[in-house]
Amino acid sequence: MAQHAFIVGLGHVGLATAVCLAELGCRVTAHDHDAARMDGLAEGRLESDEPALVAAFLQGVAAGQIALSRRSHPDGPIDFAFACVGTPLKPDGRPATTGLRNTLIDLAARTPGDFLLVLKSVPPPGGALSRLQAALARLRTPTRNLPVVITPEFPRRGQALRDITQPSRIVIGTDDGQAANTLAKLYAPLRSPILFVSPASAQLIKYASNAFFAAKISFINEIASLARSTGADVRSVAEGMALDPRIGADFIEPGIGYGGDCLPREVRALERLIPGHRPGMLRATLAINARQREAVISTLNEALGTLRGKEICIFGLAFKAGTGDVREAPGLAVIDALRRGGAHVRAYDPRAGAAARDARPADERLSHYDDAYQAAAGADAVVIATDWPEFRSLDWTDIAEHLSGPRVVVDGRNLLEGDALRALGLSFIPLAG
Ligand SMILES: NC(=O)C1=CN([C@@H]2O[C@H](COP(=O)(O)OP(=O)(O)OC[C@H]3O[C@@H](n4cnc5c(N)ncnc54)[C@H](O)[C@@H]3O)[C@@H](O)[C@H]2O)C=CC1
Ligand SMILES: O=C(O)[C@H]1O[C@H](OP(=O)(O)OP(=O)(O)OC[C@H]2O[C@@H](n3ccc(=O)[nH]c3=O)[C@H](O)[C@@H]2O)[C@H](O)[C@@H](O)[C@@H]1O
Repeated sequence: MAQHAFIVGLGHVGLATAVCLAELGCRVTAHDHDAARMDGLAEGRLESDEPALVAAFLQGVAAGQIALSRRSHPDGPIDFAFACVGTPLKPDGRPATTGLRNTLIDLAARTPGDFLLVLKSVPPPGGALSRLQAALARLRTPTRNLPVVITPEFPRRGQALRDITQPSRIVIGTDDGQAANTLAKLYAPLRSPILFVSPASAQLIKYASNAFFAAKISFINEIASLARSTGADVRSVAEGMALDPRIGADFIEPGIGYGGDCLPREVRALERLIPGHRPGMLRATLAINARQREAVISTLNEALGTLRGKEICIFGLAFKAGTGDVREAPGLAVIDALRRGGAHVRAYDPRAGAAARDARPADERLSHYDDAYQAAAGADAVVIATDWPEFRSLDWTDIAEHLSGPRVVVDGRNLLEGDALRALGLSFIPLAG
């Protein structure tokens, strides 16, 4: 008989986990506490950055492999409970894990029999896992072990389906050998390398991987400022470095710095992990990332003489191309700094406009636009803050004609052809050029 998996939390990770488990032959029951999200899934009309992921999930529902549950716990015994709920940041910058713990305790209390608790939501290394284990201890009996396994995932936003169904590695973090073997057997058909580690190591693998990506980006941004001072072209430098397979071409694209829900929060979570510890590398990573945003502001200040009273157009509010997600997006940080400096901002993004309007509502210092040309018309400067390829194919002749003053373009993403823009009379400044 098929094994039964219950999934809590149907964001990108939960949806992709459901599809993956269905492909592995499990009977899946999936729950999210957001009623609107459940309605969207039930009616087959959930908006997402990754339509193929939603389509694959709905196909699983149609095929009877995935069932939606409005209840936060299964009706009967299960083999696995997968926790894929969010762990949003608290005001102190640490991920909140109380919701995750309460959800799992409630589920374990209401579900009969023994089953494996699999954590895709990875609490930061430290006390959170011990608190969960202590709470679970009260529900354990000689016949009810309730083992906990941490299996971090490494999907990129917009590519969760591929990254979860064809993972680069499967990390199984538990001290319970039997639980580890059960999960390894479940995942074996994926044919990915499986690593058996302690729970603490599994947690640190997740946080350290993201921190490493962030450090790589800050490193190339540091090199970009050296390149500027020495007359080198950082893009050529990055290309020359990337050809060494030990360095590789990923995460060495210089620019305005990293954003998103994951890299910033996980660097910060590690930086604050051990009181009294001085994590120099992580602090430098954070400082350089903040400096990249500041560089946009100082570049504009220098080019325009002042920000006060200037009209600045921001192209790009998503934290990266291909998503409508504006969490920790560089464009929003630039908007905040420009408004503090007395400028008026005209913001445009091909997909993240609605999320940006929620995150930064329009006021006397900020206007949102649904059209790139309207956003740019009359502005003193344009800033490219997201690497949307469509910014390249805009009619820059038209934009140049409608800009005013010194007609500055600051390219925070190395996206545009500098020579072509200069030929249009624009003052083109690549942030990392
Ligand atoms: N987005 C990514 O690429 C990755 C995320 N993760 C981790 O996996 C977890 C989930 O990530 P995403 O899917 O991106 O998050 P998300 O924020 O997109 O989705 C989380 C979902 O869980 C639901 N939820 C929250 N609390 C719940 C509860 N108590 N009961 C039922 N549903 C609940 C929310 O309504 C939401 O739909 C997070 O802890 C995240 O840090 C790990 C690796 C990659
Ligand atoms: O933990 C997570 O949720 C995920 O976080 C990141 O995925 P994601 O947040 O989707 O974004 P990335 O593609 O890693 O990009 C992060 C940021 O770095 C920026 N970036 C990326 C690469 C680069 O060379 N330069 C650069 O500035 C991007 O524009 C973006 O703002 C990791 O890449 C995933 O492996 C991980 O699972």
